[in-house]
Amino acid sequence: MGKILSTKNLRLYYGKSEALHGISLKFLDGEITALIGPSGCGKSTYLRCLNRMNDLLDNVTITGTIKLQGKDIYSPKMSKSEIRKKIGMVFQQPNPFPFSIYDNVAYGPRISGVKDKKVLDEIVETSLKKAAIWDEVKDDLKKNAVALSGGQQQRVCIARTLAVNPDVILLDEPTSALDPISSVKVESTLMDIKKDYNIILVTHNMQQASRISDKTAFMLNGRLIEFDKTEKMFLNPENKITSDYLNGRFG
Ligand SMILES: Nc1ncnc2c1ncn2[C@@H]1O[C@H](COP(=O)(O)OP(=O)(O)OP(=O)(O)O)[C@@H](O)[C@H]1O
Repeated sequence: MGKILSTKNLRLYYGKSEALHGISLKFLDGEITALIGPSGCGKSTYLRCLNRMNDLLDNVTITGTIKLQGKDIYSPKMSKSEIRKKIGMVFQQPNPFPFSIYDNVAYGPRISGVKDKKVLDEIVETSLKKAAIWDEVKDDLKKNAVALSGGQQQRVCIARTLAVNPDVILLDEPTSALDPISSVKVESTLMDIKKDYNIILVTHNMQQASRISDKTAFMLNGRLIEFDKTEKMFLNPENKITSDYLNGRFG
């Protein structure tokens, strides 16, 4: 079975205020799904439910189900560390740890108990290669990751995520803090790796969604308005609200 992630009737409340009004979606292995919609529609809130990041906040209530390969990720049987390993996350601001490139990428595997230097070397190299940053850093793996450019930092963060061999990668506006050339590199990295992962990407950049995603989900005011193949959605959306949004008529 593929690494399918799905939500069913997912509702989220901040205190008494309902921010997500029952979202059902299915994300498939080998695909990039873009989440789009105007500011405040709930994209980040929804994304953060998918690896239980919202658990860190007080006063949040979640109902409905989220399943990874048929298993409820909110079940007490699932440990949070297991979920974070299987469902990795990359943020808007590149957030490498303030230590070497090597140690950034080796961080997750070390925490999971990998000690053998050869094995770690191999994981670091493979992950940096997959993230399309190896050639730029291979001669200087001891360099502090925070000294890299923003685009390089973001690809190191992607490598750090890949190093623990996740099933799903969540990305919250991963290129919005980057210059256009770095953004293109991150986009092509995502397209290169997508066959092996289930990738879910929040983006404000419509060109980016249409360039790299297979499916697109359009959200508005905490609701899912439309979900379809990206090409269909951009060329011929079912819903007039989707078409208005994609044509810049609001938001
Ligand atoms: N920690 C929080 N506590 C209370 N309300 C919150 C919290 N985080 C988000 N919200 C509210 O939930 C709604 C959805 O916000 P969210 O950040 O998920 O939207 P978004 O679509 O990701 O927006 P943006 O594109 O601007 O990042 C907004 O009304 C926001 O004010």
